[in-house]
Amino acid sequence: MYQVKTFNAIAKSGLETFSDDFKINQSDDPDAYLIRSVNLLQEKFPESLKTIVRCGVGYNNVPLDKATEQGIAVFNTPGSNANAVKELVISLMIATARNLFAANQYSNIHSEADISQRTEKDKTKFNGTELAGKRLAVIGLGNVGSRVANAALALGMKVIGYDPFLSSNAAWRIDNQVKRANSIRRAVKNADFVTVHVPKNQDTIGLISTTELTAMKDQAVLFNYSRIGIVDNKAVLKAIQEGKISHYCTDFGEPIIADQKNITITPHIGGSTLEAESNGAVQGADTVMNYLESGDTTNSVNLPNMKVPFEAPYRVTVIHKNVPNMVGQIATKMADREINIENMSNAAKGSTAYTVVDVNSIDGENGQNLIRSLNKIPEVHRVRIIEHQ
Ligand SMILES: NC(=O)c1ccc[n+]([C@@H]2O[C@H](COP(=O)([O-])OP(=O)(O)OC[C@H]3O[C@@H](n4cnc5c(N)ncnc54)[C@H](O)[C@@H]3O)[C@@H](O)[C@H]2O)c1
Ligand SMILES: O=C(O)[C@H](O)COP(=O)(O)O
Repeated sequence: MYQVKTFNAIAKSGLETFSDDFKINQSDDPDAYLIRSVNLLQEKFPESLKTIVRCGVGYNNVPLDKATEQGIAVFNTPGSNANAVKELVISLMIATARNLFAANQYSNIHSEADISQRTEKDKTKFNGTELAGKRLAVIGLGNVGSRVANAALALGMKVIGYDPFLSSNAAWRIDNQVKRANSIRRAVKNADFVTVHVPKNQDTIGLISTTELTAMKDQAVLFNYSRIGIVDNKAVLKAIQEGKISHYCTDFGEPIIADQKNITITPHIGGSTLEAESNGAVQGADTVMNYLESGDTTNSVNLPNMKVPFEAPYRVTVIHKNVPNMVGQIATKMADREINIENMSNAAKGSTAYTVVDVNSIDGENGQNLIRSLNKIPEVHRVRIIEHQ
């Protein structure tokens, strides 16, 4: 029986996905954490913990190096909430183009019983523009960015994208009418709307700051539905106050931008739809089960992604440093115990590697001895023996 500890609100459909071999509880010795945005950066992980699965996309709340060092596989659920973010960003583009926030405020502050005369006189103050024919720059063309780009094209916009690390899967999704820029500055130049959809990491903090804001078209509208810090809010506030940017919409509030004219803040609800939360939870539950029951690392963000058909009665998995002679040492330790290897696979991601060995037989005591002996190799982070279900 595997123990799964949940953090945040995980959709019921996901919790119901688990088979009877998984128990959802608040155990002190969980095999898995199923999380959303909970901040685990200072968390002390229990020794029992083998995997952390983030239902959703951004995993900047998980200390990847610490997890890897402790042999914990970390996963996310790519694409599970991309449509939800796309729809919110498109709705905000329309809302800003049509001055909906100011128009709503105006219409709500009059106490007259019949305000029709006044509104007919004043309504020109809220004249808007249409998205069709306008130019949108999309920074980051992954699951969210590609969908925003395609939807904007369908609304008649001209779209230019920037993503130097575009995966082939994402590239297939992008309409060929989306133009490619080779720098952020080129992408944002002449754009009426700029939206950012990149992960938060050392390279993307401050990705949009004074230089990029200066390069933007006067009166451009900017969206940050990625993470706090990717857009430099201090620089944006200045650009808003100087009239350079006409509106800024973000999912991540902080005091410096609170209660400011032409800044709209939503409370991190980009992925908060019934559909997206259910997608993430179901995908997350499947990921926990697959990893614990087969060692499958598809969608891991700290281990190489490996999906090896499990065709033998037992599987030994080893998470280790990516250094020479690890496969040799693992094979030797198995041979020392007369364990015959049926199939062996190895792959690396940066400084970490993963080795999967399928064997026909490994009795309990021999297995425990093997685990102890492999754990003595200093570069080994975690060894598991999984019995085929
Ligand atoms: N507001 C929300 O509720 C919400 C919901 C989903 C995702 N997000 C955030 O949005 C981010 C993007 O989500 P996604 O599903 O599209 O992720 P994704 O991994 O599918 O796509 C991210 C894209 O960014 C690109 N990229 C990375 N660094 C870049 C850089 N320096 N310049 C340009 N492009 C760069 C990558 O190549 C990739 O194509 C997530 O990491 C998460 O932080 C927020
Ligand atoms: O990165 C994500 O998937 C989003 O920011 C959603 O976060 P949430 O699961 O906390 O709503």
